[in-house]
Amino acid sequence: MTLSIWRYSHFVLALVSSLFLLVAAITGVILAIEPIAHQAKGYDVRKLDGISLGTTIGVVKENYDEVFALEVTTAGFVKAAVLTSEMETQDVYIDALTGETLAIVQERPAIYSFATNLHRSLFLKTLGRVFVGIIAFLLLAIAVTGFLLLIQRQGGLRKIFARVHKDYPELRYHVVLSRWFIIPIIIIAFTGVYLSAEKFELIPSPETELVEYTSQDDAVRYDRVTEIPFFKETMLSEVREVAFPFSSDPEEYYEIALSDKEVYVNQATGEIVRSTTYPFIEAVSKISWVLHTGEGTVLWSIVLLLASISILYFMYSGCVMSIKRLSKKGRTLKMPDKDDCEYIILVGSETGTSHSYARALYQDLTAGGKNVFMTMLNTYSAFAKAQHIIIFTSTYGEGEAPTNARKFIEKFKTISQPNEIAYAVVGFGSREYADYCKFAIQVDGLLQAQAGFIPQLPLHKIDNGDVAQIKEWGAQYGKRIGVTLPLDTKNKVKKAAALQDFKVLKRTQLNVDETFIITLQPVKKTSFISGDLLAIIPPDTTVARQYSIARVGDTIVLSVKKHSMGKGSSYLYSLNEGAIIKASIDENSHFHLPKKARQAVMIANGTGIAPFIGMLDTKAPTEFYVFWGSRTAASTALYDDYLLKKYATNPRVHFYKSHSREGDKQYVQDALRVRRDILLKVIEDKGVIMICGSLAMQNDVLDLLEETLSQYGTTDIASLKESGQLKTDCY
Ligand SMILES: Cc1cc2nc3c(=O)[nH]c(=O)nc-3n(C[C@H](O)[C@H](O)[C@H](O)COP(=O)(O)O)c2cc1C
Repeated sequence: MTLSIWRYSHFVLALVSSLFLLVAAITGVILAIEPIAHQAKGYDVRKLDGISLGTTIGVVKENYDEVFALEVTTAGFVKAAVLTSEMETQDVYIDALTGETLAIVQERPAIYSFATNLHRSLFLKTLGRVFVGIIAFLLLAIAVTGFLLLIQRQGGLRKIFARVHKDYPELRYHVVLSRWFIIPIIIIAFTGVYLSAEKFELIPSPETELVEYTSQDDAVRYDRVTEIPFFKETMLSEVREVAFPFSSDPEEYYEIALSDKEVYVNQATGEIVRSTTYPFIEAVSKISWVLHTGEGTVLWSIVLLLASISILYFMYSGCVMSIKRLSKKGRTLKMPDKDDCEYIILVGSETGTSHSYARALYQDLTAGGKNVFMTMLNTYSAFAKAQHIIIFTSTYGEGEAPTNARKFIEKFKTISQPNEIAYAVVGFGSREYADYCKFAIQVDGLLQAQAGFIPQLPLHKIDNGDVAQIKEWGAQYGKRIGVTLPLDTKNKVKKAAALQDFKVLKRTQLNVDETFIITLQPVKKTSFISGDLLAIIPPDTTVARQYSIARVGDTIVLSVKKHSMGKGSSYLYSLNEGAIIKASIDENSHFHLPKKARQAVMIANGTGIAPFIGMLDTKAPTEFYVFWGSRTAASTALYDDYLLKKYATNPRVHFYKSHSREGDKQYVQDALRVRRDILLKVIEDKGVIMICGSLAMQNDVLDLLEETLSQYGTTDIASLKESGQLKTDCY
């Protein structure tokens, strides 16, 4: 909430002030160049703290018939207003030690005068100055809110210079540049506000302190200014301006502006006759001026120049970011607060079927005027106003919960709802599995047994995402609550894949773990990729068994564990080279290696390595980190030709093997625990994490991932799943 307030303010402020800010930033860039170009002239030939005012006055008087004034500029140049031999008044830069003329002071280039006027007042005089003051204030507000957003994004003030998460370039460089220039921009804006306030006399200026001194009659009179102690002791570095006396009349004084005061000095005795100390506010004004203009300090001028350029970049990148954010907003659900909703939809989905129907339900209920909140089963909590809970969940593995629902049962037992709840559970599953909709059945049972939970409809099961079945439920439930629920989704109805012939090219013997590798080739040309499933119906059975495919060249490589009672594995093991079998390829797009992934962590145990054998066989420059757990070293020897030997010299493929029954007795999650840095790096670099193997292993790995992300990460499992950075295919 706080984050969105800051982001919203940052955006609105930037939008309102954008045009003026653009003018101020461009002119700021030009004006920042001026002190750099000026300093580059190099008339600061002497160190001013080693030359006395007396010396300079002496030499300049020797060189010119008449001198009216001296000025020590912020650039360290000494400027004199003199009368030349042609009786012309002229401003010249001089060598403070010799009085020699270094150059005639040129008129300020027109571009800088133009830029100054535009920068200060937009050529609108007082009104323009007011505008500019307001813009400076807005810039200050933008910079401060931006700073807060930066701290939030980087995870705290101390982590401001920590690694920036990879994102699209505009966002990434918005963050990178703001780390360097946010403070200079705050300084520019603050001093801009200050200078404007000062211009409009909004800053109280205290009276200056004037002290008059009476001169001593017996004071020593000197012939030469160089001999007068005051002039001998005052170094040029303390001097800002000197106005020379018009004549030798003792009533005519040197009027000298020093860094902290103004003094009138008797030209013959060196006595100070009058002194005016500047108030503190004067020093603040001076510092503000230097900080805002960079006058006299090349280094700061360069910082100001870069900061002004960065403001232009922030305006561009901020525009791109806002457009992206707004277009994304249109695509995502804008949900009310969970505690304001009467209807709660809880989802458990592995491959998105239940989720897409849940979204349709959300939209239908919302269109029917209900206040609805939708979340994952894992994020179950107490809902202040909830009266209806609808659960859409699939079943995975062997009758188990999908990843985003695996914590539900545990949480449900500890959380109580404030109101009585009317509930309905819809189970998504497949009759092909022995444990048809088992998880939904378990959830329904749990709710039934819970006091305060009243079933609104009995458990409804959906076989293979059947549209007619879900619509039927929609009609029944809609009737109960008086809302039409068409539950239309854009889900394509999956056609049952056609059976085709596959030839057995090779089948190995069983290894120590009773697993074998079988290589098949489609008889007719067919398209498939690693991660898809090969479905076979063993003789004398009606239910298909699916095996994860590794595509190696044009062949299908399956890694199978032979179960003594397993009809599918026994059938495959009975096949000899040359045999032809009927099977179909089921596309399993949720477990494909993303084409764009430049880094992938592949986590497997046992035969779960199968799809990865094929995914590694790519020409793409992906960096692979393969964590593979097996019981013993001997368990993996069977795969050496496909893995260790094949990629032995490939620097892109890194293997981390763990054995649970020998050596260190490590499980795959133990090996991952010590290489958490790899997980974090791959997530940060927008790579993918893929898990294939037993559900028990998957759960342990997800626990580790969750723990790792909560300690060091900037995201969570749900977001990784949503963005496709975490893919699981376990059984
Ligand atoms: C590896 C795997 C295991 C599955 N296990 C079961 C199961 O035990 N029981 C079941 O009814 N359905 C099982 N299914 C089928 C899914 O539950 C079904 O396809 C469901 O529509 C998926 O919904 P989702 O995309 O929302 O996760 C399994 C599917 C796969 C790919």
